[in-house]
Amino acid sequence: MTGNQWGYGKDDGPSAWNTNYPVADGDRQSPIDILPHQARHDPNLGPIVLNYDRCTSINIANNGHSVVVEFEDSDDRSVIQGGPLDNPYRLKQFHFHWGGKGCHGSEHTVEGNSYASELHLVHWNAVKFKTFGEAASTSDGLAVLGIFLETGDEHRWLHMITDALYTVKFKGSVTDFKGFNPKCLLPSSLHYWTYLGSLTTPPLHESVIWIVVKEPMIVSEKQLGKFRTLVFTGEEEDERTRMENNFRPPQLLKGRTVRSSN
Ligand SMILES: NS(=O)(=O)c1cc(F)ccc1F
Ligand SMILES: [Zn+2]
Repeated sequence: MTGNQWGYGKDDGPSAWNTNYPVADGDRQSPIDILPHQARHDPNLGPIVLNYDRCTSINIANNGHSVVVEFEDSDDRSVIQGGPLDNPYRLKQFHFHWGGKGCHGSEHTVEGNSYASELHLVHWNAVKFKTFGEAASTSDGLAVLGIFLETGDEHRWLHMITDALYTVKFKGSVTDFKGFNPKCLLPSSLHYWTYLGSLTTPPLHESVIWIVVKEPMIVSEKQLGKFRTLVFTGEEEDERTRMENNFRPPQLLKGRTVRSSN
C-alpha cells in the first residue's frame, strides 16, 4: 500500500490496514458483532432525538470508498441528541456500505448475521470541538447512527438517492444534492444498541459513540443493485472496479459493554 492508498481489495483491504494505521489493532475498534442477549439494558438510556427539520444537504459524491451526502454544518440546524449523548451532535454527512450481488454488506452484525447494507449518519460534537476534523480524531468527538438495510419491498424514498447515483459513478465525482432530509430513510422505531468504537475506515480513529438502530429499513434488491453501478476508480483510469463489498468485518470487543435502549 503506497501512502494512504487503502481500499477493500486483497492487497489493500481491512486485513492490511494495520500496516499504515496501527490503531486498527486497538481496543475500541468498529464494527463489532452485536449479541443482543449480552447487551445490558440501561433504563437511563433515553430515546434518540433527531432534529433534522432544517437540515441542508449540499452535494452527493463518490469518494472512491462509498457514496456520501454532505450537509451544511456551520450551525445547529440538524442535530442528534439524547440517548447516550451529553451534547447535541451536528449532522455532517451520511454514506453507505454494501455487499456484492446476493452477498451481505453491513459492517455491524447481529449474532453473526449481516444485513445487505448499512447506512451511517455521521455527526460531530460542535460544543466541544471547533472543526469536524478535530472531533473525528478525539475520543467521543463523533456520534454515528447506524441503520441496517434489508432487502424486501421497494423503499419509497430511497429512489431520491439511487436516482442520483449515475451522476457520481466515478471516484472524485460530485453533484449538487439539495433539499434532501435523511429523516425519510429512518425506520419507525429508533430503539438501539450503543457502544464506544471507531471509524470503520482509515484513519480508524477511536472517536465514535456508535448508536446502532435495531429495526432495519427495507429496500428492494433493484434499489440496492444501483449502488453496485458505482466504481471505486476514477473516470481517467482504465480499469473499472465495481464499488461493492466496501465493508470492514467485525472487530474484537476487547471487554467493551454494549448497552441497549430497550
Ligand atoms: N464508516 S464511519 O461512519 O465509521 C466513518 C465516518 C467518517 F466520517 C469517516 C470515516 C469513517 F469510517
Ligand atoms: Zn460508514
